[in-house]
Amino acid sequence: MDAFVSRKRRRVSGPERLPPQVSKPPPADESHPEEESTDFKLAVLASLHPSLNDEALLEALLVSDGSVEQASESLAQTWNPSPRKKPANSAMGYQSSLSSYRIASPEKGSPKKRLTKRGKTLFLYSPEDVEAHTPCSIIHNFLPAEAADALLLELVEQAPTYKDLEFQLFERTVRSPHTFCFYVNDLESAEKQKTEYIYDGQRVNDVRQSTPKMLEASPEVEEAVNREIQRRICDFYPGAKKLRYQSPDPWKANTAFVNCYDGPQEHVGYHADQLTYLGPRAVIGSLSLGVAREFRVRKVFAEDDQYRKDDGSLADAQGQISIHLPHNSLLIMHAEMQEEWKHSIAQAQAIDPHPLAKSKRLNITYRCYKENLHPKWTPKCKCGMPTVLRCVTRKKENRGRYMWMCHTNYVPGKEGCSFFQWAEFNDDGEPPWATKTTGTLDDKGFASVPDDPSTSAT
Ligand SMILES: O=C(O)CCC(=O)C(=O)O
Ligand SMILES: [Fe+2]
Repeated sequence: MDAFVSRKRRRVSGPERLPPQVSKPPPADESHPEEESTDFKLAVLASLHPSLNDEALLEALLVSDGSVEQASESLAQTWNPSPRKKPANSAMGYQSSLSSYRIASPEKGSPKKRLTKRGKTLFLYSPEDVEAHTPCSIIHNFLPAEAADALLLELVEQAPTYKDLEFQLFERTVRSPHTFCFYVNDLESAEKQKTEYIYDGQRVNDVRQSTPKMLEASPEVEEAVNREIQRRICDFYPGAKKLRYQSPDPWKANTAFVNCYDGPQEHVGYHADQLTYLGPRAVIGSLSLGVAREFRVRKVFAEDDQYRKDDGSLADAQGQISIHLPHNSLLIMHAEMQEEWKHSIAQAQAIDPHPLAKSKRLNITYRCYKENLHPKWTPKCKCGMPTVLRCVTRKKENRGRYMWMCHTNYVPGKEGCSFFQWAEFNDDGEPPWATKTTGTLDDKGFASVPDDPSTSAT
């Protein structure tokens, strides 16, 4: 999970702490080529008004002309002290089966008709609709039923030890809206994660070895992800053998974030996953277990796209798509997902309790970390810290370019520097210091690396 908030520095009194997989868009600083603050504002509002759904928050932000304070005040007047829930029939949702509208990919030449509308949610259920309208595939009933249940039970047992997040906001400490934990395949990798890797400028102490059932499911996830990558290329990029930045090696799961959402209010705001260790155009396999929840996605438009509103501000309120994630479904987020879309788990008005998980949804996001993006190789900022990898999404002239940036700004009590460097990758998604082509993966799923760390970019 990534940028669950972005921030505008002048509004925040202290840096917030975010989950390790969270990446924030760069601060609003002239030395940085991009700024994005709507998600941050929404995250602020979500923390101040946890009982309200994303649509209500967005609407309030829009009518308040982007002012968080004004939006918060008007929400308080409208919804507090006894927050009302939207009646079920007022949900801004529509449709379900869209197969008859199947959209050809841009490569096939026909313009893609946008089916989402500002302020509306388009609900998708079938795998055909999901893959036709989003950069995702979904496989229902993914694991054998007993294996899925056993995996769920293992995680339900661990979930009470997961941590939520606390971050500073307007001189208040705010709780994150769900809990999570970070897993890797073996104890040696866990130790490396704790001592060598940096997330938002800090080390992570709680890195665990994946549970036996997580490891058991891993080869099946890998097989499905690799199969779906190939199928998607065939169906949506006719004539292509491999996508830009795609590794020639098979996708391999060597890390996993497990998220727990206990009850309908727990959620995660709109974000894109941090690419620092995954690299460009990362593919992620996300297994849902327990209570069914809605996975919301929306496309990120460049600032000067046609979607700018009459008042000149960005049309962040473009419609969103909701993908239903039942127990034992595998959602694959494909190449363009993190760069061009944002995703979230929406608050629910109600949930159907699951017989084994009760009110909980457990979600495993299997990921493939690249050894060439280990922090020992990546550029260091002026603070001497390994930098964070981000993609420009808003500024049209640089949209799609990657950059290395300082993230010490986000460590409580520390001021960061203005380090910025464009990030380059070869066609296989490897950085320039990967001097030799990565032919094979080692037994931890990492690609081979150059021998000499002095070749790393500075
Ligand atoms: O819970 C989910 O399905 C999504 C979690 C997520 O976005 C993440 O871990 O980055
Ligand atoms: Fe995510």
